[in-house]
Amino acid sequence: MNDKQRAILLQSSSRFPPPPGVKLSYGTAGFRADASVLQSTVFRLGILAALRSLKTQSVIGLMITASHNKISDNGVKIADPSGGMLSQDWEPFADALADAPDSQHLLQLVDDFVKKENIPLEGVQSAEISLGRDTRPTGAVAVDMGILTTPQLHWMVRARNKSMKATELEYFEQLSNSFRCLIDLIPQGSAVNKMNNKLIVDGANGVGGEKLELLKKILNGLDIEIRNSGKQGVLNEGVGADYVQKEKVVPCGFGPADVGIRCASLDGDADRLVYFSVLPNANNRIDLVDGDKILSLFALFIEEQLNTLNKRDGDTENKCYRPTLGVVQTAYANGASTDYLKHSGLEVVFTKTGVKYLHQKAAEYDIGIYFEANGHGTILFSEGFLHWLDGRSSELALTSKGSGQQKAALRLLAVSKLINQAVGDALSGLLLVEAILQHMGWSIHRWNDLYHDLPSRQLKVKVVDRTAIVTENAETVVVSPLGIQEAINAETARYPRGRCFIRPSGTEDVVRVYAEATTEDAADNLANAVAQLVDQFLGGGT
Ligand SMILES: CC(=O)N[C@H]1[C@@H](OP(=O)(O)O)O[C@H](CO)[C@@H](O)[C@@H]1O
Ligand SMILES: [Mg+2]
Repeated sequence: MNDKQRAILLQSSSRFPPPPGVKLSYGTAGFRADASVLQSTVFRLGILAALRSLKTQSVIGLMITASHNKISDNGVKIADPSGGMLSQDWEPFADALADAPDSQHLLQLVDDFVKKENIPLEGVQSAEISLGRDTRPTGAVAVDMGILTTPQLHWMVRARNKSMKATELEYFEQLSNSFRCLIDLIPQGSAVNKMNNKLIVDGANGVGGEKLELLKKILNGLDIEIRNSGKQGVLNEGVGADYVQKEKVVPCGFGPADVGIRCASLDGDADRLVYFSVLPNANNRIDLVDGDKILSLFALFIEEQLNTLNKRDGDTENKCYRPTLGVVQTAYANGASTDYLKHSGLEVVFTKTGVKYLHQKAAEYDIGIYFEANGHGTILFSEGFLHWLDGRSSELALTSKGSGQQKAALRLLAVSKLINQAVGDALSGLLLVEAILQHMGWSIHRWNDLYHDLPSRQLKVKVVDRTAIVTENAETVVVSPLGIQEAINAETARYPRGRCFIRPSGTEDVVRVYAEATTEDAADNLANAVAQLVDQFLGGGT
């Protein structure tokens, strides 16, 4: 850095001193905390985004959101040139930046890092950052890309770095065109019964409902009613995908009149999606169709298209390309979903919680499908496979236009355009679910019957220091503190099909307990017993 750059950095950073005693970390999905303590963190992440842009000579995204957290929280995360999450090897620098006690330390850190990474500060190319925010009142900034869903920003960053147009209109057009393409390819006679055609969407009083209203205007063939679109009601309060998935009750604005209708719920920044249907006479209880089931539906459809595409029909060997297909889950995936996927012959792998881990793993396959149970996920297609598929599809258009094989190729290409390749996206995921249900001629109930979830319970336990818990094996085994895993095992063994694990949350100051068993009572009892163990071993916090 030259003297002028140093002076600017010192002067500007002194305007945003870090609040004393607050230690933040990049966590599962960026920095998150009460909005009142985040000023210096957001300022400093701006520096990181600029350095990352200079280093990669690409556009970098900065998203201001705290996702499903309560309205008084906010957060900041970075989208890399690929549109994916910030490369994990820069996270330690992000942590160090956020925690630097004063401007001098900050300057030193930046200076050292610029040297270590060889970042060209004097280059011809200046840094370019695309900035997005959700609808939180603390998210306002002067110059930005406007109000966006998190996945829209990731999509735009990816598109920009591929030299494509990257406005919101292009995003909407790509989604609606590929959706239309899938609908036009539906085999005759499988259209969903008109009665079931209506979809009601809970927009979490956030940005997703607003954007879905816009998207709806250019979509034909979908009867969508949007509720909780933010005109009244508070963001994520009694609404949204996180609430619906964790509480398993109807969100505000839904009730007995909606019994049996297909419903979906987005989270506050629209990167999560779950479906549900309201149960009759059940005290607001719902049938939840979670991320695991969305994953299963996608996997089933993709497999079906690959099988059709690879039907031999006298083709020579080299026309049949078997892409590698992998499904990625976390320990929070319902055990019944994993059994179902494995029985369907799919390769299922597990990673730690957090989309950055799932995404990275899914990218190792030609087609990688990942979902967290909470509804965050997408399908990734490798460049190599898409290139082959493009060629194969053109060839089939000449040799066997209108054949099942050609249609399967076109469907896969449409899926690769509809589904957000940068990050999980509730809007694009919703359109893919709708297209597949219409293709199969399935109601939400038929879909939900793919398998039956094992009853599960999640609890949060407040402890003095959650970082005292160290886990291994995709977070299913605790290696520290000693003895607690043995105690959890002993408790779990008391329940048929019992499964239980604990891990420190990366987004909240709690330890999470997850338990699964054959009945709700058993899952509840197991979770409660293990929560007590956590309390015994780690001491209750205040
Ligand atoms: C059990 C659970 O739902 N955990 C969520 C939550 O992470 P925690 O590290 O568990 O707090 O927020 C993450 C970011 O949104 C999401 O990726 C993850 O799945
Ligand atoms: Mg979110």
